[in-house]
Amino acid sequence: MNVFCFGTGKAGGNVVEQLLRYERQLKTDFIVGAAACDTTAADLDALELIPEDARVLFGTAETNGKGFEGDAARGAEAAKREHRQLLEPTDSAPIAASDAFVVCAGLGGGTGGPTAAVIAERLSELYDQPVYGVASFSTSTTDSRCASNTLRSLRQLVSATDHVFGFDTASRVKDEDEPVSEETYDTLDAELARRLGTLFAAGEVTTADDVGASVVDASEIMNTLRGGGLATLGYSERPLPARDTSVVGRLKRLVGDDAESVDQIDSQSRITTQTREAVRGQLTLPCDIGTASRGLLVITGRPAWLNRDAISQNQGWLEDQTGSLEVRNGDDPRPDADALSVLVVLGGVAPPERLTALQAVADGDDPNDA
Ligand SMILES: Nc1nc2c(ncn2[C@@H]2O[C@H](COP(=O)(O)OP(=O)(O)OP(=O)(O)O)[C@@H](O)[C@H]2O)c(=O)[nH]1
Repeated sequence: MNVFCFGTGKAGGNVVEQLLRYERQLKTDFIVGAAACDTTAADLDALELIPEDARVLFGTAETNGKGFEGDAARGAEAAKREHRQLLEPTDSAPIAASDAFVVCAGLGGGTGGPTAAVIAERLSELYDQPVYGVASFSTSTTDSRCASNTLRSLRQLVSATDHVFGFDTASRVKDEDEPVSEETYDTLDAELARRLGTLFAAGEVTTADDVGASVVDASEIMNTLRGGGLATLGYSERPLPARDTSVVGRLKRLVGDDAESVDQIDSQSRITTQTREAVRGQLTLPCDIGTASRGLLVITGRPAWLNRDAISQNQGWLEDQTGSLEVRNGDDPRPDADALSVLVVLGGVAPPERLTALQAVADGDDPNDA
């Protein structure tokens, strides 16, 4: 699925940078364009991969390029007032080649959340492609302004988009009240980018040999995300046995005999183990998966390991776990892959406990009272 990405605020810009990094690492091409919009000049300057002419500094009259420091009401005003400027990076971009827009933001601050909602609204008015949000919740769970910014921005983003991928960063840091280092943010954002990138890269078939028995295409992803709401992503990646590097093995590949012989029981059990690991391990948004209205299972790896029977069986298992009969599946064959990965997308999940807890903090309750 080809996407045009916006990153708003510092966190949003960082997520888009990590997505671009993942795209490079995978040697694939699913990002048709990337832009960043921020009110803090230094955060835009720190970006490395988003092109300079696609970085928009706005709100300068109020902030002098220093950001809104958590004041989301002023951030929203500036984004609404300067909405034309925010969309300028799309002017010269090949928007027709994009299947969807992706707008990424961290929600606790004054710029990212409100700006993402304004951009998403404008994109929906102007274009037919779906608009997906990526919402990274604040790592702080005790600051009431952060909590109310997160809740308000999330509500706005859900109503302005076709679906929002939630990322509960606080569930991944040891101490939610300790300041988070840039290194930790990079690790968290790279983890999110790997999951989103696996989803978007699926179906971006590059050679005829890559065509799987059931490749995931953009419409499968769109159908899974149809209806709006909040989505969570589960993921498991494990190395595959190395390919035959003997002279005979390499010779065979040189003459086009690329078939890898794989033990079917091994491939089956890997897919089953990793699907359970993806769902039972850390979801980007820990939640009750029984509330999901739709799901998608994507298996990526060398073609010989993509066992169709195992993929169908695990699709059935996911249907049982979610109670949804709308679980799709597909594979993404990558002849050079050295790992097998399983991505699970669960869409339309009920608001997770984290949001209830943030509501209590926003309302002024002491989270330690319970
Ligand atoms: N995932 C991620 N989260 C971040 C990062 N930096 C900050 N955050 C979190 O995201 C929330 C928003 O912070 P920023 O993105 O810096 O804020 P902003 O949207 O630029 O808004 P202002 O600085 O208030 O103008 C904060 O509550 C932090 O917890 C980052 O690099 N990655």
